[in-house]
Amino acid sequence: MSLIVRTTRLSASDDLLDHLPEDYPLAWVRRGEGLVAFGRAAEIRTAGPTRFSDAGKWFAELAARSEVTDEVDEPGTGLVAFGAFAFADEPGHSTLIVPEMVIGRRGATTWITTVNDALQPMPEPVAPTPDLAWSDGALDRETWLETVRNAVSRIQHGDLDKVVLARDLIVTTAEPIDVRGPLRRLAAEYPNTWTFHVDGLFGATPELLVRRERGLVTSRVLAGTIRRTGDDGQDLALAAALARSSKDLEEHEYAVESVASALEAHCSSMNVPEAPYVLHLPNVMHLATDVTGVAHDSSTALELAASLHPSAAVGGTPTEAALALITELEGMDRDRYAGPVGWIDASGDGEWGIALRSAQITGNQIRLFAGCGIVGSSDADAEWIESEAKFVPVRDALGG
Ligand SMILES: C=C(O[C@H]1C=CC=C(C(=O)O)[C@@H]1O)C(=O)O
Repeated sequence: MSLIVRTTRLSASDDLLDHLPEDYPLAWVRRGEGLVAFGRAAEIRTAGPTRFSDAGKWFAELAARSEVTDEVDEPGTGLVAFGAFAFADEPGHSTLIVPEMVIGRRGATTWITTVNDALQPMPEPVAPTPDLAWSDGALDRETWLETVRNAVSRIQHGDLDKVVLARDLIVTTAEPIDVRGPLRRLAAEYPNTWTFHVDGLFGATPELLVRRERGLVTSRVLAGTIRRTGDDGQDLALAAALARSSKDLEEHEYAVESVASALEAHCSSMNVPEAPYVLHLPNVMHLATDVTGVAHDSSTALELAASLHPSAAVGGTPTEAALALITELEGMDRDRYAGPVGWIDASGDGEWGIALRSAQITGNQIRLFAGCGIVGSSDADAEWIESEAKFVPVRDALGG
């Protein structure tokens, strides 16, 4: 298959999300910039340990065969694919999709990319959210608390240093949901995050696994969390407590170390700040570190994402022991939760977030996910409260 791809400037300043039709919408937006897209001109589904490399090879071969006219020449113009990758090697399916049309914005520049001269459909009005029925996911509260206590004792016993344990919630809807409503609410309420939708996986992630932009590589590492109260004075005191909390600083250090050591193989001139800052979101605050570097090889954004995944923000330390414990204890399939989600262009630039504060829509069912980093000094009840706070963005966006 070969594609005819054209990117031209567009004079538009409206909300990117307003362009999305109900069928096959794709999105990666933050503060009014980013990419929205729809349709499937080409797609590959991959699985297993080679899911990233198989998808990357397919995209590179497609790019080599395609005829591209690009009058904008920015990261995200020309041939672009959106992707969502399974957390684990097994089970789970990953996807990389070349849309029929992409509308993008970066600063004051807006563009449109068409594939095989696709025409833009008129976006229909967003359907109201149907009635929702909520239920427990794989583990109920008591079982999950027991699981966290079990993990803490394994860490104290010296089996590993850190593990991230997640839980899910199930929503059943009377009819399939129009994801554009939740996407608009997430983008409006969580401007510090990347609002995304790829193949039923949607959310607003505050964590950027990797961005590659003309050789500059950036990663926003998050780990260590405190719930916000809504009272500014109290939240400020909590932010100060978070910045001093040895439990959270330990959790954070493992995550930064995992990202910095994976990027070191591909980058020079790396900057890894010595101390984290506190990232404020409407529902929680996180310890955050922005790691940057200059790529000294030709690794694409997707290859960098593959080498960083799973960081200790979603797996643990050491990685293999943490993944084995997740499989043993969590009792559920993470599917694409906590996997890389984002986009790539034909020059290798792209942005991949970690699919957190997210949910997967499958027909009339929606599965929400939230996880917490566990170290030797973690308290199970506090982790439960933290996981509840992490459900808030998607729960509110669904109107639950
Ligand atoms: C695993 C999640 O969050 C990660 C990212 C930020 C803070 C985290 C924490 O404090 O546990 C987690 O490592 C999630 O939101 O599901």
